[in-house]
Amino acid sequence: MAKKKPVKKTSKTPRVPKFKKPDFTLTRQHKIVLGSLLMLFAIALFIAFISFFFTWKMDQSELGQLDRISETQNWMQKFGANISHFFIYKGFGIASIIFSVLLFRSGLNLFLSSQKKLFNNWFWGCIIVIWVSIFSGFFFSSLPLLGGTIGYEINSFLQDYIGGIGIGLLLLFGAITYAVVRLKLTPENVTEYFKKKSEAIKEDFATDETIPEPTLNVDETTATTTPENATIEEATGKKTEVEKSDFELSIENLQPTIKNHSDREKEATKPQKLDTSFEVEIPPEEETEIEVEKILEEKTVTENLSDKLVKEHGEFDPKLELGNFRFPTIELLKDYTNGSSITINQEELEENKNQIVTTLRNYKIEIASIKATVGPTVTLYEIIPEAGVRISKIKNLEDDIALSLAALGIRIIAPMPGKGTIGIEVPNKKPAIVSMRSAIASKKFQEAEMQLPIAFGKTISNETLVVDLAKMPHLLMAGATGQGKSVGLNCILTSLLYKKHPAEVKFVLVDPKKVELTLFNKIERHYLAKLPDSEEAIITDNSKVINTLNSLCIEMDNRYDMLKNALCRNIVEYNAKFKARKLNPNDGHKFLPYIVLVVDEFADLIMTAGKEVETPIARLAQLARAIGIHLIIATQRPSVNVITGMIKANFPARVAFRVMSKIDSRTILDNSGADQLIGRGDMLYTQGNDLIRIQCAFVDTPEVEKITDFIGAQKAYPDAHILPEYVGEESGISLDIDISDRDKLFRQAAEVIVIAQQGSASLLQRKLKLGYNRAGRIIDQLEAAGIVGQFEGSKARQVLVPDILALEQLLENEKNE
Ligand SMILES: Nc1ncnc2c1ncn2[C@@H]1O[C@H](COP(=O)(O)OP(=O)(O)OP(=O)(O)O)[C@@H](O)[C@H]1O
Repeated sequence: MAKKKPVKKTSKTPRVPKFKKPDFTLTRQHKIVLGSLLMLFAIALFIAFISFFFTWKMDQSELGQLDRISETQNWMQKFGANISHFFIYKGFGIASIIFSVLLFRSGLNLFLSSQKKLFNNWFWGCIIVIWVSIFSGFFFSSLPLLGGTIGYEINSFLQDYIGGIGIGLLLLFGAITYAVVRLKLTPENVTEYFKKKSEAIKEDFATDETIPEPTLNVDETTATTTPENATIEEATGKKTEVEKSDFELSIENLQPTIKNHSDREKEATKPQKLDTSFEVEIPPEEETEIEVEKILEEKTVTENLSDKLVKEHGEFDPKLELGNFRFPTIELLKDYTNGSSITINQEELEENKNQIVTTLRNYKIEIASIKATVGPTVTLYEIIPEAGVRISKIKNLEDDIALSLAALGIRIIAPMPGKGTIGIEVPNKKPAIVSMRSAIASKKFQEAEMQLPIAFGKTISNETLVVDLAKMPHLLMAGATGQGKSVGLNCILTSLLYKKHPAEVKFVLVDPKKVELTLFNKIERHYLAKLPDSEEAIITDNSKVINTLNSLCIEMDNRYDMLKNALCRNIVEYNAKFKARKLNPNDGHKFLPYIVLVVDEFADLIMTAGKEVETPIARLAQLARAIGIHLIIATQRPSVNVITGMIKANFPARVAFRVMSKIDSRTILDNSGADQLIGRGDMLYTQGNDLIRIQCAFVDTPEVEKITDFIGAQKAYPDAHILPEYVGEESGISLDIDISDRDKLFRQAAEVIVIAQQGSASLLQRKLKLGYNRAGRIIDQLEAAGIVGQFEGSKARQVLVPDILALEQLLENEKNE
């Protein structure tokens, strides 16, 4: 019994599939049968189509008649005549043959069980059918059979709407699309292909010459496979064992089917190089396409990433955020000259000349020639004395000439640098105001290719003096009260507002007088920079200046780090690199605006804060030039305890308005002269060498107000430019914070700091998402708890607890105490 059971089972099992639901997946046999059917049907169609072109006229009367009596001439008889009529006559004309090809291809696919998807072939095949049909209908309209009814109809439809030229262009467009999308042809890879071809031919010639007996045995090559040998052979030209990669072998195996026997002889005489030229020529067509694509890909990979980014997105534009920002218009400025700028008073000129000549003659100084240049406030008389007159003699007559001309502010420049004359500056009786409008409108300013151009005013020869603050690189301004300092500062700021976009320059304004610069509050979110926790951008409180200056020092250090990482020497190089997208913002790089620090009443500041201010100012003055921080310091009292040696050494560019004494003039200019100015914007400017007398451009408060209103009304950044945080030293002192007063996040913050081993408020801000003030408070509490060390300027505080375990112990001990 036990033996019989398995026998029964085995006899039953073969039957089970018969009763199960049919399996629709095609077996290999099914595929062969179906594939052959399709191929044969395609051949039948092909034959029918071809014969249709010869027999269609004769068969026309027989169409649709399926009885056996009627006779048809088509090689495929009634079937052929009818189906051809349907496809060719009523359909697409000669293009219908393509259907038979597609059908054959599909059959072959099935027959060979190929995994290839033929959707693309059918899709593009249909497109070609339509294109050929229209093409034939258009160009062979006398042979309607070529285009078929569809070709004819589409053509006549298009003729009505776009005409013959339109159809021609449409067909051309179709052909281009096919070539580009389907055949992946681009002008580049076509030229590449021809280049390759010509190179291969050249190399053939070369190798033909070097190899006397090229005997390449195809059979031998198939035996081994190490690609290196093949390249050695190429390089040396010697005949060695030629070993090839799989890919090359597969190509070679294909050769006989394509080239066949006739080419054998030729083949044998050609060196192995020739095979590579076949890589492009030999089908299958899709493989050729892929190869072309690969070449393109390689190119893009080798391309510089920054170049690619610039190509895709263009250069980085720092102004983009305020892309619609409009610079203030010139109309906002007033024209004080009322049309007539400088009036030359001939009488006055003559009178002054005579006075100078007679005064000098009284001292037995004869003049060979005299020439006058009329400036806005002073006229320059240039004299050439007779030979043998000592220059110092004339220089000593300054007061005498002033007396005889009965005029204030006579200055003698002996000799005039680079001119070979002696200059005597005599104030005009009616000084002309140099309006800011004329300075801004001047060609010199408008076309100035400078980083921070400033139109100061007009020189004695009526030229607008435009200087670059970035080149100065810092400016010291002095002048007694009421002589034009504040106007001078406004003139500088206005110049920058007219030339620089808010993204390019930021001002840090210190105004202890509280009234001079308040107007600039309106442009806080455009142009001003401030400390993170401060309410007002313009600093009026002297104690806050120290924080700001230290913060600028931190900014300076940060910027130097950024420059170092970017391998740049200065801000211009850095920004250019950043714009060219060569610096990654994820590495902390950003576009750096210039920062201009303006301090009005510096003396006041030194009096109240002393060394605390002097040290960061000197540091900034010494180091900040390369990283785009520039200082402008103005003072009423140019005494030596205000303008110390350290400050003077770092401020080569100086402006002196009228001062009260020669000593003051020497303090500010290292030269006398400022005491002889006439005030009201009359100034001397030096950038380390010559003194230039300038009439400062005049810009009145209402004008500044109009400009700031104009800018202030425009879209701004969300906030003023934020400077790095600086926690003053005083915040670290006398910290005896009660444990119960601690922040809720104290413990969490302590853990963050201990894990990171970095005691900085900004770390807490980032990790715990805190505001600046709260993070600063927690840092103070951590210091009081002995977790972090004391404040160390720009550096992060030292963490005094080595790990979490020690922290827990410390906090536990605290509780127990
Ligand atoms: N460039 C100028 N052209 C014509 N007039 C000027 C010029 N600069 C200043 N003034 C005149 O001098 C006056 C005082 O100028 P300003 O307020 O700039 O002096 P200051 O040196 O800043 O004085 P203080 O130090 O007391 O503030 C102005 O109101 C103006 O009338």
